[in-house]
Parts: sequence; C-alpha cells; structure tokens
Amino acid sequence: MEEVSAVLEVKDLEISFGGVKAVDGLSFSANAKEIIAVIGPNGAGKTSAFNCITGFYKPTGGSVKLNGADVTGQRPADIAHAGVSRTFQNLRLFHDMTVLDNVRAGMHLYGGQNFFDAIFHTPRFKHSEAHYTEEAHYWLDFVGYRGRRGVPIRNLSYGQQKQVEISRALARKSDLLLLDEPAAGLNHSEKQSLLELVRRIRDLGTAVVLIEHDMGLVMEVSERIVVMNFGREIADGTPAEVKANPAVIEAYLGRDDDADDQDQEVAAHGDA
Ligand SMILES: Nc1ncnc2c1ncn2[C@@H]1O[C@H](COP(=O)(O)OP(=O)(O)OP(=O)(O)O)[C@@H](O)[C@H]1O
Repeated sequence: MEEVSAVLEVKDLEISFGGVKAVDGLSFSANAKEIIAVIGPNGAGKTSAFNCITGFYKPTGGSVKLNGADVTGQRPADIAHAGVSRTFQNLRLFHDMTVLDNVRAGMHLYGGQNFFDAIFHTPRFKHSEAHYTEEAHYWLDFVGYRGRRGVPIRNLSYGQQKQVEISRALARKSDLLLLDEPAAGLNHSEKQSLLELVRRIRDLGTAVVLIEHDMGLVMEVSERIVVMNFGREIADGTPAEVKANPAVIEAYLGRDDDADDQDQEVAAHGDA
C-alpha cells in the first residue's frame, strides 16, 4: 500500500540567532484532521519554529515538507501558496480596513484576476469580488463572529479581532493552519468557543498546529503535544503521556520565571 505523506513534516529543524540556537533539532509531523499543540516555557523556541515553517525565518538546518514536497527556506508567499495559513501572537490585521475587507484580503492571493481586470472592473473582476464577499461572510459565520462587518477592525474587541484573524486564515482553505497563542487574552467563554472551533476546523480535514500556554485548553483539544525547552524537543506524545513525563514537569517547574509566577500566585491566594 502506498504511504500517505503527512501534511507537515518537520525534521531536525534548526535556527540560530548569533550564537543562540532558538530551535535546536525539532522534529514532528502533523496529519490531515489532526490537532497538535507545541508547548514550552517562554523563549523555548515555539514561535521561531512557526516562523521557520512559514518562511518568515530561513532555517539554519533541517527540513520542512508540505504534503511530501520540500519547502525549506522558501518565501512566506510561496509557502502560503503551498497550503499553509497562520495567525500571529500579535494580530496582523489592517486596522483601518473593514472586517469584511480584512477577510477578503486573505483570498485575493488566490484570485484569478489580473491587473487589467482590476482596473477596468471586468465581468470576471465583478464576479470574483461577489464570490469573495460571499466566502468572507461564510468564514465569519463559521468562526461564530457576531459583530458588524462593515466597520473598521479597530472598533472591535480583542476577542472579535482574533475571530477575524482566524476567518481570514480559514478563507484561504489551507491544508495546514498554524495558530500562535489563539487563547491568549480571551475570557473563559471565548476559550470554550475557541476549543469547539479548533475541533470544527480539524473536522474540515485541516491539520491544525497550535502554540498555546493555556494548559487546560491544550490538554483538552490536542491529540498530540510536542514539548520544547531551550530550543530542544523534550517530548512528543498524547496529553496523558506528556503530563506524566518527568522532563516536562521539570521544564515547567524548574525555571526561575515560572517559580516567580508561582510565588505571585501563592501571594495572591495569601491576600484572599
Ligand atoms: N529575530 C530574532 N532575533 C534574535 N533572537 C531571536 C529572534 N527571534 C527569537 N529569538 C530568540 O529565540 C529564542 C526563542 O524565542 P521564541 O519567541 O521562538 O520563543 P517562544 O517559545 O515562542 O516564546 P513565548 O512563549 O514567550 O512566545 C529566544 O531566546 C528569543 O529571544
């Protein structure tokens, strides 16, 4: 039987900044209809790994394959065309543009229009514009966005902006969706909606890889978890396996910054 290649295959990935290896030998894969979380303490190299996968950084070692094709070191636009969408830790929306136009902006990358069509508003241009609008509404509905759609992004709450960013990524119908800290800044009910949304995205057939610090969400939504610490991969397994892994426990509890957080938490409880 012919072996089906993973949607994403990362092998021995490395990136150095000066002498610092931000990612130092990361290997994992993601299949269609799979939710993978990449976790690790602050500065572990998670976002750097995403940046290497999406072409924002050129890896200094290792490889990235998409549906079996080597895309290592290619430009972000080429990797996007190869079937990758992402969201960013600090959202990258056009703040003065409307909600609808932000989502449509993601789709124009794939339109069949040319310069002539756009200048002269040819039937092809009008037809595709109507199609983009329809699609944009569809994906805003899909993520559960209930706000107004003709208003500029800057009028939206943070949670709504995050929904728009995910809509824009989905509108490109990619095989792989990378979400960088999707739950950060969301309240409890928004996190519950996000959890359910990530599952529905997975059910579309998409491979979903997310970086997330909210452990409750990670443990509930992920089928597999990759754990990084100081650029290295220290574990890859099911939530239950990862939770019981001594190296993971050590990475989370054995660091000064986390110890500070715990002290603060203890202090907060002490005040109560
Ligand atoms: N463009 C860059 N130039 C220099 N150093 C960088 C660059 N990007 C990341 N780094 C360094 O690489 C290391 C890993 O950072 P990265 O942002 O990938 O970690 P992270 O796991 O995503 O952290 P966080 O959870 O805080 O977002 C850090 O030491 C960081 O300072």
